[in-house]
Amino acid sequence: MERLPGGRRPRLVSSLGLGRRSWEVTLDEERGRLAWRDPRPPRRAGENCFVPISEIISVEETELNKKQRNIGKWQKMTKLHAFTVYYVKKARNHRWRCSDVTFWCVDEHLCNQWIQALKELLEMQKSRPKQLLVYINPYGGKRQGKRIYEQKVAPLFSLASISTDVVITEHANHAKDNLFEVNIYKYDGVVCVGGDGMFSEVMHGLIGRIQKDSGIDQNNPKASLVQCNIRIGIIPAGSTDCICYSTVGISDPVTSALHIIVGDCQPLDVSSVHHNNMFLKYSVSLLGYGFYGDILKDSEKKRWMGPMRYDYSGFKTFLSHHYYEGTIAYQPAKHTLGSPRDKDSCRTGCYICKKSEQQLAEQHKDCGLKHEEGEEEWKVIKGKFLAINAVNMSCACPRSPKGLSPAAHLADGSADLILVRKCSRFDFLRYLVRHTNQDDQFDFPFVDVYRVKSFQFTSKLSEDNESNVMDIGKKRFGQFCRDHPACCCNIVNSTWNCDGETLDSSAIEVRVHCQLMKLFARGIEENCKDEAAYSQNSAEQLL
Ligand SMILES: CCCCCCCCCCCCC/C=C/[C@@H](O)[C@H](CO)NC(=O)CCCCCCCCCCCCCCC
Ligand SMILES: Nc1ncnc2c1ncn2[C@@H]1O[C@H](COP(=O)(O)OP(=O)(O)OP(=O)(O)O)[C@@H](O)[C@H]1O
Ligand SMILES: [Ca+2]
Repeated sequence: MERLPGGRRPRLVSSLGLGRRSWEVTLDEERGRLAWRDPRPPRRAGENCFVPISEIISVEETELNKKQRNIGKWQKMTKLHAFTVYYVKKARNHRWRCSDVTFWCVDEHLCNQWIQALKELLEMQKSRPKQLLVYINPYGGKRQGKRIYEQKVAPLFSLASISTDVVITEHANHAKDNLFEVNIYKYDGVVCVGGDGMFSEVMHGLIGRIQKDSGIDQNNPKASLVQCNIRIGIIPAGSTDCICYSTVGISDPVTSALHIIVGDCQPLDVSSVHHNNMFLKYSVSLLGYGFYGDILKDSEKKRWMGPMRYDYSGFKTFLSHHYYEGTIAYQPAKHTLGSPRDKDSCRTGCYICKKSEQQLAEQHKDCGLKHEEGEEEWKVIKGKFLAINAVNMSCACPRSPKGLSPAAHLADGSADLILVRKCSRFDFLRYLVRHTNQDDQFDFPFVDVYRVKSFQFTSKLSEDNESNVMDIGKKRFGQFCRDHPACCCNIVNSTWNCDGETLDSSAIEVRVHCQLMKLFARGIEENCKDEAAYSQNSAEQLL
């Protein structure tokens, strides 16, 4: 299509067959959509349908089959030419499906003109990936990764003309190590088929590789890390799939594949975790000490149980009711407009994330002139905690649809630090139940929440060890409190759960890096059924 005078984008309007009827079909570049309507008056509701061009998957010339050829008088008179448009159809609960519509006409030239125009527009969608590197963990979740990819995802990638290099992992860290060896720069993205652990591997491989290639030392906790612009796509096939659920709104392989195909982009905050100037791990979802750390540690021995291991270990850990003593120091996230007690959540195109990014960029510019980040105020809290949870995102997942911090933002450069102090088993259960319902999880006297940009934790045990006060009683009585053998106070440390992986140190230093990486996702869309989806559904009812 050629440009119109005045720089206006052109429209292609034709009368094309759809089913047994003739429709007015418009390719409107100005409004970025393909629309079709029944031109016969009086108009019945739902007869205007459109698909945003950004949500068209592909277009193909089509041979009308026998069933489709039953389109009235035309079939007897002449040869028909047809093309099929494959597009994203939005269903309930953020689920996406691939739908299609076939238009026909008698004029071969007109049919080709339409195919050509649509293909040109798809070619102009520059954010769409053409070449992807795919890692499949065949043992994640219910061990369905390979089947899910082959049956549900690969056919969609091939429909969208995406070429792939597929690696089926043979051992843990295979994907991570591989990302340090391959030419990552020839790919438009990396896809991981598996759970949060698999995502974590790919993220470590990509971020680590970029820092290495840029000469950044990951062991320096104050280093300004280089942003990773190679997007990661997650095809959920794990046990929790929290990162996928929190960034797409559903854990569904087809939906995720379609977000990859249309080239969505969602920036994501990443926390770096250090111990004594030594890099340990990155985290994007939950960094949990106490309850979630203990569940993870126990559940690792029960991997053979599959996703059920978390319920088993969760129940056991709940009954053990251990709490841990320690000190937390944190720097409040003053740059962001939001608060963890907000009623509104992070949604597609989030204003708070955009504003926070700008604020941080300005602060960094001024940094040299004013004060270093490290000099900003630190707040210190000492106490006995059942759980310390730091989340970079809501951590919503099928078990907890609102997540551990429903108002946390995906890309605001902050994490929500949730401190659950020692309380009764009954109160802790009330808190856990609120992970699963609409009630306010922070509305308890024993729960505090802060929005932070960095924090440090030291357990009482390591503080004591550091000050060289060796309590022989602790050794003799093993893991139980010497003074109160039945009090659930645990003298050994808990373990940090870092996105589903255990950390070896309990004393850690954490810093949030605003939008360090990007996903093939768009955040969670507002729940209203939008116009496009409505029209598409009604179009299908008419056919
Ligand atoms: C009474 C019902 C309470 C139900 C509470 C359900 C809470 C579910 C919260 C899930 C939060 C997930 C946060 C994401 C963490 C991921 O980075 C990580 C890697 O995949 N997953 C886990 O660590 C895996 C963590 C899995 C945690 C499962 C916890 C299950 C707890 C069960 C407690 C039972 C108490 C029953 C008392 C009668
Ligand atoms: N071929 C393999 N054999 C054994 N382990 C693997 C293999 N490939 C990857 N892994 C490891 O398996 C771990 C768990 O995988 P994954 O995250 O896919 O599933 P999951 O643990 O069931 O799900 P979730 O992390 O959502 O709870 C990852 O940390 C990854 O390092
Ligand atoms: Ca965040």
